[in-house]
Amino acid sequence: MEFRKDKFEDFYEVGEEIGSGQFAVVKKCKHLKTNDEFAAKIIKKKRAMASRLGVKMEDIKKEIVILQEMDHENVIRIYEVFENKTHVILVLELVSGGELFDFIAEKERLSEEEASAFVKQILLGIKHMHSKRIAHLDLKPENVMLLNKNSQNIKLIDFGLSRVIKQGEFHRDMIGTPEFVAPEVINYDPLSLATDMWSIGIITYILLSGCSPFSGKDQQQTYEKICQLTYDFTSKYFENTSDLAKEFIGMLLKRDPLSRASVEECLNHAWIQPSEKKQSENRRKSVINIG
Ligand SMILES: Nc1cc2c(nn1)-c1ccccc1CC2
Repeated sequence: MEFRKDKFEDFYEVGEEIGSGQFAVVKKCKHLKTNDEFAAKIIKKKRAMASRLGVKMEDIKKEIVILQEMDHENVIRIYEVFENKTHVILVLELVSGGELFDFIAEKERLSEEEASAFVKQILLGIKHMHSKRIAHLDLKPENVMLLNKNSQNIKLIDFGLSRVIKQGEFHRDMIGTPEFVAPEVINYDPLSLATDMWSIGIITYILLSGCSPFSGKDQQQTYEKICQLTYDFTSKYFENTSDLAKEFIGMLLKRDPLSRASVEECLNHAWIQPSEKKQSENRRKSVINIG
């Protein structure tokens, strides 16, 4: 796999920083010929084998191959890749609405309709990934970006930990962010597409309550809580939450990956699919607006 060796700045004007990862910084950039705007994810290459800084070329290539395989409106698009001595630069679709994480922080909590609409789009993006046997493995509100400030459209980003999970083959990897990892990650048990479904349960819990179900005073306590599955809906924030929403979360926060709901089962769940009543209500409203 070869990347463009031209100087990135000869083709793009680099703008403000809009995000960052562990060894990456993401900046707005503008294509000089077309004036189109993109996001440039600038990843530092690992210099020497022993170095702890930077990303191995094989891992950068894994993220690129996965991004190139994606073709869905809820998954960030990749356009081209530049490489120089020290960095690899991914030219990505620009999303400028900020992280879902910040959106929740500002709003404290979301209505069930808002939360359900976000979760549905995350499920559609994950359905596309899982249909290609790709697991994201680092799903968290920071990796869900809003297309723009006032839109509900979201895009999944950061496939640095994503893996192709071949049928019947399981991966064992200690990866992901403590608060969002499934029990199998902590116990070094096989990871699978179901590992993403656990994280969607965590994200849904946070969208509805602003609280993170298993976060502890330190990583050790968080891991203990995840493995003991000590979570509940007693927080005052769940007083008005529907049983349907709690049932949806409950079918994802299951220890056994095989008993967790699949992405299709989630998309067919009543909390995601508005009930016939609500749909006819929406149709009636839209008729009145036209009328
Ligand atoms: N680790 C990250 C972090 C980010 C992004 N990608 N990877 C990103 C991708 C496209 C548009 C905007 C961003 C900013 C955050």
